[in-house]
Amino acid sequence: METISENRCFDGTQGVHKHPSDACNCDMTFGLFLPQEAQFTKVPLLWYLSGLTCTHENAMTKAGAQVWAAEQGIGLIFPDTSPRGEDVANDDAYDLGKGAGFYVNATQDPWAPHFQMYDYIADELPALVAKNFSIDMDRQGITGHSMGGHGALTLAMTRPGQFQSVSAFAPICHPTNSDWGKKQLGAYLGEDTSNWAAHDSTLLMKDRGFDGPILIDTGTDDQFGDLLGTEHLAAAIAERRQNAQIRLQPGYDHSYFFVSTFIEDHVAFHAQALYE
Ligand SMILES: N[C@@H](CCC(=O)N[C@@H](CS)C(=O)NCC(=O)O)C(=O)O
Repeated sequence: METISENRCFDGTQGVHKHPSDACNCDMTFGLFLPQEAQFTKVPLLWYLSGLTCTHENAMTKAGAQVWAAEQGIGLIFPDTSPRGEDVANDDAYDLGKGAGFYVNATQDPWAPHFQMYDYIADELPALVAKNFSIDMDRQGITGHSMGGHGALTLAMTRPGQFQSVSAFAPICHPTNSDWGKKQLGAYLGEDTSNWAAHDSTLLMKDRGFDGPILIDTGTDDQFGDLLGTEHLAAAIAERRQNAQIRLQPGYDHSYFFVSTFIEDHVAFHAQALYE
């Protein structure tokens, strides 16, 4: 692992690190914020999975999460959203290929050799972080934005016990029923839709739910609102009687102005679960 940069930030450290990834078969870059408490004890960790077109950098520089993580004494990790590099397959569209890994393990060509983002986030990066940093891996929460909200919810439900809490900003909630989903799951996983269900939080909610609290914020003026399918996940949550809050925030859109407005609530929500 190579440290690209370290900057002092709210008495902690915002780092950017690069490492060769076995899962993605390329170098991967991630941001890691460690509060000052990490100098003398292991701290809980909140994962932030980003949305379409993002690298590790967007949320790290635009969400404004570090001030609240410092206040709560928790670490923040900002992974990339796809494999990177010259020999990694791509598509001209912004919503497929680089910057659009959808947090799945691709089985189809040309994606399968590198697009193994589920394994990367669920297994490889946690092991790397546990080995190299002062993190308490028994206390992890996960959040994300849009495609990253989809990633956070699906990882939380398919990895019971790994995350104590899950939240999301404007998550893609029902990708098997949306143009933000059908195209990508078809390309990465193939046309057999039975392989898609493990990557759809509405279907996972109906099937198994999450053993912990859920917080979701979505703006009423989200320009991608029809693609998100919030109403499908809300119905599945109500049907299951899942411990969850879905807040429709009046006037907010899909941007980082929306994310940065509610990030304090999300960090506090996870901190409460992680310090229980
Ligand atoms: N068509 C838009 C969609 C991409 C988009 O809105 N991405 C969101 C996540 S779904 C994002 O976080 N963009 C990066 C940013 O705002 O910094 C574009 O290409 O800009």
